[in-house]
Amino acid sequence: MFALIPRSVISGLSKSAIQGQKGVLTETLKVIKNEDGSKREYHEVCGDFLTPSQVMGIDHLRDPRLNKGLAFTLEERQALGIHGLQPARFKSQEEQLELCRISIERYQEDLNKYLYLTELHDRNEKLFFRLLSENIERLMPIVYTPTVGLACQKFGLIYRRPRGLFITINDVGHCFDVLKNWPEPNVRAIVVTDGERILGLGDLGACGMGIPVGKLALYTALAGIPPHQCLPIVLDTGTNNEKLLEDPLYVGLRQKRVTGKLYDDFIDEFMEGVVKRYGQNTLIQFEDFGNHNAFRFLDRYRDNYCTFNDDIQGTASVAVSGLIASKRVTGKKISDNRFVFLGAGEAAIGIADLCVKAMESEGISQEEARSKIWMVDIDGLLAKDRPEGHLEGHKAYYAKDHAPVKDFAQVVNEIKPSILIGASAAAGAFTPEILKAMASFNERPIIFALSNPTSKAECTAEQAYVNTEGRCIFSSGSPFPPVKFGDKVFQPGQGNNAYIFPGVSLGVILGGIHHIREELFLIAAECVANNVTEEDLAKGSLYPPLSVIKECSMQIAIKILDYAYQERIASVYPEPKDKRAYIESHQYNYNYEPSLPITWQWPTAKYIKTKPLEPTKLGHK
Ligand SMILES: NC(=O)C1=CN([C@@H]2O[C@H](COP(=O)(O)OP(=O)(O)OC[C@H]3O[C@@H](n4cnc5c(N)ncnc54)[C@H](OP(=O)(O)O)[C@@H]3O)[C@@H](O)[C@H]2O)C=CC1
Ligand SMILES: CC(=O)C(=O)O
Ligand SMILES: [Mg+2]
Repeated sequence: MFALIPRSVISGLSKSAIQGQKGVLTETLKVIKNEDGSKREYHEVCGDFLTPSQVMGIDHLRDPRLNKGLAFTLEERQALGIHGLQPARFKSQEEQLELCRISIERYQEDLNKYLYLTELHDRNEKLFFRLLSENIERLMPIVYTPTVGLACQKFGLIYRRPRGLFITINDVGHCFDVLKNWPEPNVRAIVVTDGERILGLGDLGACGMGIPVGKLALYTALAGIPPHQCLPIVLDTGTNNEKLLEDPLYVGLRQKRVTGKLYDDFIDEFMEGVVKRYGQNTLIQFEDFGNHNAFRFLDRYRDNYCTFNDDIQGTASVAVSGLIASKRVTGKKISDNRFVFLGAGEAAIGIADLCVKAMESEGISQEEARSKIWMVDIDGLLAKDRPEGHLEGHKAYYAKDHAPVKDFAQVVNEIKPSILIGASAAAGAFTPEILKAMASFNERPIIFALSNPTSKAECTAEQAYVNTEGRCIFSSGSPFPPVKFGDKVFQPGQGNNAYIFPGVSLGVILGGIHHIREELFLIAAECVANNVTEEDLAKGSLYPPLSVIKECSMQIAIKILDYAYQERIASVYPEPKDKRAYIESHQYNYNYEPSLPITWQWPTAKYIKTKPLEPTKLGHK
């Protein structure tokens, strides 16, 4: 048997860690060149030896990818040199999961539950992902919105161990070098933020790292994308948050945000660096950038990179999915509705644009579709002649020939919409009066309070049901508990892009799709809507329960692959015959597997217990 072991692995091992192996390490270093010009060094090994990925001794326990806690068998403990480093007890993964559940429940505060899960993630990756994946309804609100928002706000306080890559504006000219420091060679997906608009909490600078980390945890838990293929990144260009700049616990660059050409060149350099390091098919998800940058970068990069903006496109998809499902309750087509939006930013404009596409597919013109959508931003109704000046970009599409109106309630009362959508982070803006007005215009008003986290929602689920006599169809960005109204218990759905981005990314990665077309988000919306049962609708939800979100991701990925091969935008050939099986074969397995190398000769029990292990002839120090 002959193998190459990366030098980085060998140099981390002590002699005692490799004792007992029959293999011989030679001093010979083989140098292999990567595509990007960097080099990898390998030790040549001959004889029966551990596979290259094996790490021995205490390092095996300390590596979260390899650690199985007390699930290592006696043979594994012996062979890996960890015998005696743990108590005698053996515990299956199931028993460990039970302990995790008990441990989490002992914490009263959600932030402490978040910290427990972070520590588990750092300690035992498979256990973390199995726990999260099998308890998604219970744990998604902890690793994701709303608790992740609090974790970002307290980031400086709770920061313990590094996760993800921080590239700062001081690294201009060296983005690629910083990317090279990331230890994983096979990254397929990056979630990147510059921290300027973290949920509805505003500019949190480098503390925004919690968001890429949380989103990528869902890549694995909800779509099975292997964790080593996922890379969370913060581009730290400063912060304009005065409180953070003065906070001694702040861990980012202590300076105002860089803007203009320097900032743009930095983002360009980052994008180029990613392609140079990981290839042109690396998916780059933009997350929680400020509004003024989000649209620009989407337009600039969408045809040149494999990229999408989750806040614009993912959110649009989940909202349209809810509207597709709502047809089964109201009996109306999407184009039969009149919309009022509170907010005209990334989420709201994204939703409006995709609604227009959906209405066009129902047979009306783009102009007519846009005429049905009324939007309100911080200055009031998007009206052509409002005193604040000419409306630009996508806002202009929805500007109406109408006198300026500042008051949101006045807009609602005049337009009498059937659908009210909030994506403004203006907490409580859907007042009881506005909700009552919605109930007076419509038998079944649709009310989406999409702002995150919970503290920023335009109204609570309870307020929505109480003020519409239980007739509204409600969804929110962050979860609300069930609401009892009269003799009915409502379980509102969560209109959150988490239904969309894991599945879209799975399909894009496995199809080798170069550019992410808008159609993919309509496909995803339909997939999610198709999973809504009559029972879900009867409970008041336009979304399938979170417990089926993994199946939604799978179906989205399959449909995206179907589309990609049909449209010839896939680059992975041959086309898989059985797409589900193809996807499954690439998904992460969070169950423990045997930790011994295939070539390992199982010693007899007697040998393990009595015979001391012979030192191996090692050719390195
Ligand atoms: N449920 C989900 O999946 C998602 C939810 N969101 C949530 O949506 C919210 C907005 O995000 P995003 O669109 O990216 O942010 P943006 O900053 O891009 O947009 C916010 C919009 O709200 C407007 N606005 C702010 N305050 C008010 C107010 N008091 N009255 C009227 N309009 C107001 C802003 O006006 P102006 O344009 O004049 O500044 C802007 O148009 C956040 O809370 C975010 O967490 C976002 C993505 C996904
Ligand atoms: C969910 C999400 O992406 C946001 O609130 O920004
Ligand atoms: Mg976001």
